[in-house]
Order: sequence, then C-alpha cells, then structure tokens
Amino acid sequence: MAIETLDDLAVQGTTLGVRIDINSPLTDEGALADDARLRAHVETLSELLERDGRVAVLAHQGRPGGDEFRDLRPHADRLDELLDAPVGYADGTFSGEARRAVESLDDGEAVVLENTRFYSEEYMEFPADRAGETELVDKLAPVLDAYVNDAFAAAHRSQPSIVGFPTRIPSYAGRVMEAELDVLGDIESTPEPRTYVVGGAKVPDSMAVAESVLERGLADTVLTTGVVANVFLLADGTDLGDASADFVYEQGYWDEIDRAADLLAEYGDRIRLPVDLAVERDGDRHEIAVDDLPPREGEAAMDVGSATVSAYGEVVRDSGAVILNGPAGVFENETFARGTRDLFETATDAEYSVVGGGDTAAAIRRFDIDGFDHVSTGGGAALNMLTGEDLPAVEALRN
Ligand SMILES: Nc1ncnc2c1ncn2[C@@H]1O[C@H](COP(=O)(O)OP(=O)(O)O)[C@@H](O)[C@H]1O
Ligand SMILES: O=C(OP(=O)(O)O)[C@H](O)COP(=O)(O)O
Repeated sequence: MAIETLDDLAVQGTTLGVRIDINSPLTDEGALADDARLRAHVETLSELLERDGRVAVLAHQGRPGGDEFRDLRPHADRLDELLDAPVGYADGTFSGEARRAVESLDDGEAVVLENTRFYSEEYMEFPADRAGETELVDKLAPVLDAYVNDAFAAAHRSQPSIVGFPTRIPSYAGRVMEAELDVLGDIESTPEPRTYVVGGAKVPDSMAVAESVLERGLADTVLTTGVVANVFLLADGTDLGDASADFVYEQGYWDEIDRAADLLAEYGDRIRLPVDLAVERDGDRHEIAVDDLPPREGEAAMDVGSATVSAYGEVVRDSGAVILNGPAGVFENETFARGTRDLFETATDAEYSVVGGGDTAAAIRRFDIDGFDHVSTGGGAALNMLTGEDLPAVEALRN
C-alpha cells in the first residue's frame, strides 16, 4: 500500500502528533552542539503550521544512561528561533499537563513534548499493534487527530512513538521521510563497484550492516574505521592495548567481536582493516602501524592513521558508489579529526556518494565538506534501507 503524505492530509485546525528526529550532539553543559537535524525538519513543521495545524512534536534525545540523555528544552528553544511560529515546551510527554498543553494549542502553534525516552517503554521494541497499546500512545492518541512521521533517522526502531500511532489514528509521512525514501529506496541502481565505509561507535548497528551487504553481494568492499575497526582488529587477534580493548568490553561488545571474527573468516577478502591508528602521546597525535601495536599503557586508538586513509582513499576513488556511515575517529577533538576529514573529503570523489548518521553529518558540516550526492538525516536507518531491509516506521505507515 502506498504511503500517504502531507499532500493527502487536510491540515487546517487539526491537532497533529509529529514525530521528528532531533537527536543531536550536545555540549558538556547540555546545549545543542549542532542543530542540523532540527533544521532538516523545518520544512515539514513550517508547512504544517502555515497550513494552520496544531503541532505536538514528539522526539527523543540520547539513550537511557548515556551522557546525551537530556531534556528537550534546548531543542524547543531552537525550534522557536527557526520557525515563524510560537513553539512551546512541555516537561512531560503524556502527563495530564502535557496533554492539556496539546489540547490548548491554537491553529499555527506548536509544543515540543518531553524526550519520549524518559518513558521506559519507548526504549523497547514492539510489534506495531502492541506499540499501539503502550501508555504513551494510549494517552496521546485521544488528543490527536492525526500522526505525521518525519523521523526518518529513527525509522529503524520499532518503538511506540514510531510504530504505535498508525494503528490508532490516520498517519502520514512528513517531507523528510518522503525525500529519504525516494533517494535511498533506489540504491541497487547506483554504480558499481560499491564500497561501504562503516565507522563510528554504534558497533552493533554497523556490524549488522556489514554482515548484510556482504551476504547479499551488495558490497564489493567494506572499509572499517572508528570503534568498529577496533572491534575487527580485536577479532583479528591484534593487541590494541588495554585502553581501547576496555572501551569495547565496557560497551558489552563481546558478541560483536565474535561476529567480526565470523565475517573475517567468511568474507575476509572484501573487508579492510586499518593499517595504522592514532593515539595521544605527550599531548600530541602519534600514529602507530598496526604491526607495531600495542601502544603504551593507557593509550587508546582514537583515529585511523594516515597510511590507512591513503589506502582507503584508493579504494574509494575507484568506487562507483560509496556509502559511508560513522566518523573514522574522535573527530570532535581536533587532534583526532584528520582521519575523518581526509577520508570524507576523498569519498566525494567517488562517482556517487551517500552518507548518513547524526555525528557523521555533523562532521561533514564541521569540516565544511561539499560534494556528496545525498546526506541522509539517518545513520542506522539509512544503512538499513540501503541494504534493502524493511524499516518498521515505513511498514507502519503502509498499514
Ligand atoms: N576510535 C574511537 N574511539 C572512541 N570513539 C570513537 C572512535 N571513533 C569514532 N568515535 C566516536 O563515534 C561517535 C559517532 O559514532 P556514531 O554515533 O556511530 O555515528 P553516527 O551518529 O554518524 O551514526 C563520535 O562521537 C566519535 O567520537
Ligand atoms: O541518531 C540516531 O541514529 P543514528 O546515529 O543511526 O543516525 C537516531 O536518533 C536513533 O537513535 P538510536 O540509535 O539511539 O535509536
């Protein structure tokens, strides 16, 4: 069944639950370090407000227990600046007070409801029917006329605010969702050879993608960077030193090391690992060949080294399509930004290049890199889609 879009929705005077993805990097003080994901949703929100909708924004920030698990007040303040309409903030998601804030909206007004993940069921995965019966959906659906999902970046999560509402109220794709589905739905027609560059810190997501594209023959080469590369190196028997290994173990990524070992055994000829890594030594960047590891006590691998960037660069330049997700290192720290900056710049030389990921997109803006054919607002969602997997959010909108 075709997905309905905002073209199919009679907006005026209706109260809309609009799920967006404004999960953003934050400063240590909890302020927004990057507002790109907010700006991405301006088109959808402005359209709904200009068409006299009453908009209740649903969104998450961070993961429970993480440093970036914070409230959405800064996001509401920034949206208020970005939109030509008043944007309020409710410090509850579906409390009586939050519901009253939704019910008292006027035409052309918006309110940002509190971080959906402050509510425990939101961080669980459910089939859509069951998600439709969770507290969040059960309490909010009665005060909403319709639901709009514009949160492409969270479309791979089968969580209540993503898949629950379409089982209860009429539901539509927002403009970001619509555009992403159009572009990313057509990856099999991108030019070959295809290279996937998987990096960053969300190792299970990246590993699932690597496995899938290798199995399906979609990837001619997988280049590994970031923490993902560290996991592959550990799986390959490299002594990374305690600091890097402990970082991986503390995240509970034991299974990912086994998975990486299986992938290397099966598809080793198509997977590339870094040949050198960068650590901090005496306050400076210091590069070490993988053959010369481990580093000194306490030194952690924070970036890929120059030899890796140049080896990967050759693969990338010869690629028809490059699909890239995840920074190559701790790019937020200038000492370890080089791998990410140089590799990303090289990726724009491929015939066709697609990038995804919140931090990845932030790195692109930070380094002012132009020339990608598509910069997705999604990381995991984009890559799931590129590998041909169904996105729960999209399935929910179809039913
Ligand atoms: N070697 C590394 N050690 C620790 N963190 C790393 C390393 N390489 C990359 N990172 C971190 O990975 C984070 C981004 O990963 P991720 O969330 O997976 O990316 P995205 O949001 O683009 O999907 C960044 O904060 C970066 O500092
Ligand atoms: O940032 C996100 O995903 P991404 O890092 O894959 O782009 C989304 O907001 C989903 O967040 P999650 O991976 O904590 O479910």
